[in-house]
Amino acid sequence: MILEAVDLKKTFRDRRSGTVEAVRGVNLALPDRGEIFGFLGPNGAGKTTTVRMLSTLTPPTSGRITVVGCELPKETRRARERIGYVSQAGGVDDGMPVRDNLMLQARISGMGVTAARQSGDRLLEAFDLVEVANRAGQTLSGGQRRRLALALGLVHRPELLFLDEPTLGLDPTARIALWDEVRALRAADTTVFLTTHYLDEADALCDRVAIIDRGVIVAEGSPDDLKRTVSGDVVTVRLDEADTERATAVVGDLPFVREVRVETRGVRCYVDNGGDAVPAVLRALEGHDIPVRSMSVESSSLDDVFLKQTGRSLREQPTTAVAGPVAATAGQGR
Ligand SMILES: Nc1ncnc2c1ncn2[C@@H]1O[C@H](COP(=O)(O)OP(=O)(O)OP(=O)(O)O)[C@@H](O)[C@H]1O
Repeated sequence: MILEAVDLKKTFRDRRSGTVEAVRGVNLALPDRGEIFGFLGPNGAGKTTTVRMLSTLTPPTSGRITVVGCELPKETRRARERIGYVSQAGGVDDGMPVRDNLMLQARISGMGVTAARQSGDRLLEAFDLVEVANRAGQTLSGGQRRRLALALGLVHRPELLFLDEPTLGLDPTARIALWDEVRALRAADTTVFLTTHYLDEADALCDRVAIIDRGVIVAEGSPDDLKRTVSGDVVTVRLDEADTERATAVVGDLPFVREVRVETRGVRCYVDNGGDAVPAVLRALEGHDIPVRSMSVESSSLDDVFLKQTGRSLREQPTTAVAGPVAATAGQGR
């Protein structure tokens, strides 16, 4: 078992906001090496808090954690030698050259000088940072900085790497490049546990996903399995706002519509076959004199899974996140 968490809870007690139950009984099991596991959820769901507990940085209020064969908190030191953690802010020292950033991190993680240098050189090469190796951290582009943060998490060759929102704020090209880096890690048998609130990221990159909301896991499985739990296609009908309620009743009565969700100026119908459903939905609405502005058909997405479990959409969440506290890797002993 690479990672196991049983009934993990974290309650913050804060003078201003009172008691915050950030994580309320999370169970996780990652049995195999070389898996990309996604922890998906909206802002404030408890993703960072969970990852910080799993990576030894925050003690849980209660619950049991075993990572890479080490029981926490008893075997924290041994665990830190074998796991890596890259925070939302990354752990790049702005004033220090790229190569020295890597060297320092490797040394902090307990590596000897020669091994540290070798590992640093290998990562500079692997992450296309050779040309900027002697430049200070502050001169790097967003993509280079994120690659250096990833390299810092990997310099001590961990078996398990935690990435907190690895592609937050990256442009689409840099995002795809980072996905490729993460896939290469999996190919090299490293287990990657990443948090994200991007649905497409979880879908495209992860072998398995757990969806967390308000401190509890509401669904877990491969993206395909999860999507199969909501019926095949989603037909979205755009309407005048005044017609939405009547339209919900009309399409809700159609025998092939499994579920209807109301949206502002429209409805979403969950059906087996979108192609067959579109003309029938249109006929039914027109039969009740409800004008249809537009219609579209999509396969169900992870957002539909979230919607089904929570009644809310992940897409409607604000996407600007505040960078978390700076902690480059677990090896820093924070
Ligand atoms: N040190 C703290 N003291 C008090 N409350 C906290 C603390 N850290 C986190 N919280 C609260 O715990 C909850 C979960 O926060 P957490 O950062 O784990 O969520 P998240 O899913 O990672 O969100 P985001 O995507 O915005 O980073 C939030 O309500 C947050 O305000």
